[in-house]
Amino acid sequence: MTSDILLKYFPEITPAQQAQFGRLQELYTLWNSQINVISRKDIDLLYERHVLHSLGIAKVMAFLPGENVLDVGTGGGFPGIPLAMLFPDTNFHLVDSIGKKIKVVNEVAAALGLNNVKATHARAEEIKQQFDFVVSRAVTQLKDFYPWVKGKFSKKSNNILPNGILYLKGGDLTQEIADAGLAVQQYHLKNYFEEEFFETKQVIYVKG
Ligand SMILES: C[S@@+](CC[C@H](N)C(=O)[O-])C[C@H]1O[C@@H](n2cnc3c(N)ncnc32)[C@H](O)[C@@H]1O
Repeated sequence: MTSDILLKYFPEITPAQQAQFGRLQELYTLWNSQINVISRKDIDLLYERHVLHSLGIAKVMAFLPGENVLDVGTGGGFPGIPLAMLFPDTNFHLVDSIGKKIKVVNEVAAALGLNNVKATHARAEEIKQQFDFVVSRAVTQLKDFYPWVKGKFSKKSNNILPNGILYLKGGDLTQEIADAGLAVQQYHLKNYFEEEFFETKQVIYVKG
């Protein structure tokens, strides 16, 4: 599979961005062989299951130039790296509590020349900055996640939704949402992407 699937859903991607996205397969194949950040069976499906999935957040929210976005538990850089590539004028701070994963993020960002990415080896709870949005995928249940990031949102909102969390989730979320006791907006990725992988995938929005 090639990065062409991205153009199918994001035709506005420039040739320079397209070339940058095209390099991800080689970079992640190299780094994943040393430090496991993507399930090995998934590496051939990188563009669908990791890159396009990350960009699902962009179908809900177009980040603005100068906005600050925190990616909590980024692992090897998902969803933060693909979003930083799509929104080069937005600042992305990627954090993970495992240092070697942050090494992969730094290596990939440096190889791609992404100067809007900062990566920190830290627990989300330790980050003191303020952000417009927090993004995440596959880290923990919403009821545990929300307290980590509560209080990290800038007071002034400038985008189409107030500052808040955009979390990639899959499966039946009824119980998880009830347990969190939060007002949640759900966006189904099957409404944007036709591949079967997205059938049960959602972006969940929670106001900060
Ligand atoms: C299943 S991985 C998902 C990685 C990435 N978001 C993805 O979807 O490919 C979960 C990651 O969350 C990180 N993590 C868990 N709790 C964390 C915390 N409190 N602060 C920062 N990172 C955390 C773990 O180290 C791990 O890399």
